[in-house]
Amino acid sequence: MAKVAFVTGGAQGIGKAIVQRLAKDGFSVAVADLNIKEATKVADEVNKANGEALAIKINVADRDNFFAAVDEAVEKLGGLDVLVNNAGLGPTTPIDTITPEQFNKVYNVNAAGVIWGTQAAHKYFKKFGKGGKIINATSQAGVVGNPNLALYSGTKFAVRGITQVTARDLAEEGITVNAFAPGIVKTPMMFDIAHKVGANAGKDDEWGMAQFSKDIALKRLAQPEDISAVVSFLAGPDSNYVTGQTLIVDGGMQFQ
Ligand SMILES: NC(=O)C1=CN([C@@H]2O[C@H](COP(=O)(O)OP(=O)(O)OC[C@H]3O[C@@H](n4cnc5c(N)ncnc54)[C@H](O)[C@@H]3O)[C@@H](O)[C@H]2O)C=CC1
Ligand SMILES: CC(=O)C(C)=O
Repeated sequence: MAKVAFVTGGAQGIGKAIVQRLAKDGFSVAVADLNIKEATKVADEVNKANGEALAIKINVADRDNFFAAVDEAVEKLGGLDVLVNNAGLGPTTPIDTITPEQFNKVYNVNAAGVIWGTQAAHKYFKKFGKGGKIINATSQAGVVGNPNLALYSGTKFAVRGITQVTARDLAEEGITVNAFAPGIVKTPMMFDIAHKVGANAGKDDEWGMAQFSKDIALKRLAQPEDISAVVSFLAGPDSNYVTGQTLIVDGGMQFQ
């Protein structure tokens, strides 16, 4: 029986690469995303390549919906072994522009969503009694505060704290909790940030991407597949004794 992974934000970017890599690793994968149309395309590609994937619509900020989505995955894929809390929002928010609505929206997705996913997965890890793995998306921006990203960086620092605490809370049940912290990865989220950096200078997105890389002192940019290789390690048997850790996956960060 194949192991089952539940990946949020699996419809594009890093999440899509994680789905494809875990399917290649032999997992049956739930491709959970707000964007069910694109999630279905990703799942169809996996199934056409003789893998097993199921697209599930989810809003990770909605606790009840998260539990229902995991219930559906367990029922249709036959279990749960790995949860990847990858979904996230990455708005550019100069400090004086942040509104209460924006604060609530970003924290409810990026931070609360990790808590709801952990609870929903723990329900089944407890029931099946085989342990489990929880893998959370933090960021280089959750290790170093990046310019104009107060909301986003705050949530990603929070994800690292949630990772460390839940790793302690769940260790005795054989559940590991770790985080991956990418640097700059060329995805729609990052292009949105780069676009704003470029537009502010009257330049294009590629210029904005290069400038943002300089602004946060990263030497190289990564592709989504570079990140999914790290998630594959964290989801696999070789990382059973790794927990509470943040694996930084960047292009050579220089800590200020
Ligand atoms: N792209 C980058 O350079 C970096 C990304 N990250 C993190 O990696 C993760 C993935 O990032 P990207 O692939 O770049 O993002 P992306 O914006 O390209 O894709 C995010 C996916 O999550 C989904 N999503 C958004 N809100 C959702 C919600 N409430 N419920 C369910 N699905 C939702 C979107 O529909 C989309 O498919 C995020 O947590 C991000 O913070 C961390 C460091 C760098
Ligand atoms: C958007 C993001 O995660 C960075 C590295 O700033």
